[in-house]
Amino acid sequence: MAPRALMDADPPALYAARMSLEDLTGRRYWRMDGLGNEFVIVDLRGGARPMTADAARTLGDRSGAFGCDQVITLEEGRGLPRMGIWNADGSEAGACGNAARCVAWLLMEEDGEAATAFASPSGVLMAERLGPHRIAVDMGEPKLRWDQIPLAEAHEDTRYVDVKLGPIDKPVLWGPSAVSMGNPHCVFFVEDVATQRLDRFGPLVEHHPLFPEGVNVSVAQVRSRHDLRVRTWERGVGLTKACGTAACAALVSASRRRLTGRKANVELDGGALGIEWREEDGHVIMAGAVRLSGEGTF
Ligand SMILES: N[C@H](CCC[C@H](N)C(=O)O)C(=O)O
Repeated sequence: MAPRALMDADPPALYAARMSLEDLTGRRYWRMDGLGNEFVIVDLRGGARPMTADAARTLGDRSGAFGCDQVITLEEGRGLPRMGIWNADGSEAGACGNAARCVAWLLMEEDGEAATAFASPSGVLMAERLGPHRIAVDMGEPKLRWDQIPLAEAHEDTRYVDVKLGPIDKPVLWGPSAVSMGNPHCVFFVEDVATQRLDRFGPLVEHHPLFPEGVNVSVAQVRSRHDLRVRTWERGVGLTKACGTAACAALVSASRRRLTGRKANVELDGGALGIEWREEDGHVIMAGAVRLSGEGTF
């Protein structure tokens, strides 16, 4: 439809102007992962139509030609490149730690710099290169108030929120911590993550009424004051091999409960991240690997 005609069109025709997969023809993409958390990164810089939930769902579909945990878009922002985050179910997310490292790596590969900055739904992220495939990203400050996570009702102490799993009179898990890293997280502290049926209770908590925007659900095992083991059921995806913002949320939650210090190695199914909740500015710094497994043009 010619632009002029589009301008005169009524609203439905304007909606039709949004992204469809055909619009991706000729666009560059990269297949990357952060510790097995898999992404398709689509280059929409240079005047492409914005991504849509349908296009993201199709691209993310594991039965299709691509298949990934999140579709990540690289767009032109105001002065900085901008990263968009779409879960495999087509829902948009406010933060994605593993993908932030991958986007930072791509931008630094492009301009040959050892540091970069880019916009994301939760603000501007600064990143630096620690090695050929190792990146550190400043994920900003965690949000700790109940209305920032958000929770559906007031909780003065978000270190322990009112979620119980199992029989009413004998819950098996209860009182997770809640944190936002730009996306909502709840973290249950357990003796052994390997014995937890996260595949069973993850979706129950993800859609629990206490979390009006849904929530990413993690179990965390404190192995020492500077060593955590974390597994995550991701909102909009399900079990993933790694979740960067969950690693941040788990360290912040463990530190708030005095179970660890402010810096720890966080081991996920797909590998380990170094997480520090910096004393001087309250920012969370996440360091870890990135991997490029393919690239091409749609
Ligand atoms: N599923 C998350 C987004 C991706 C987070 C994860 N892949 C990461 O590395 O932080 C959400 O809906 O908030």
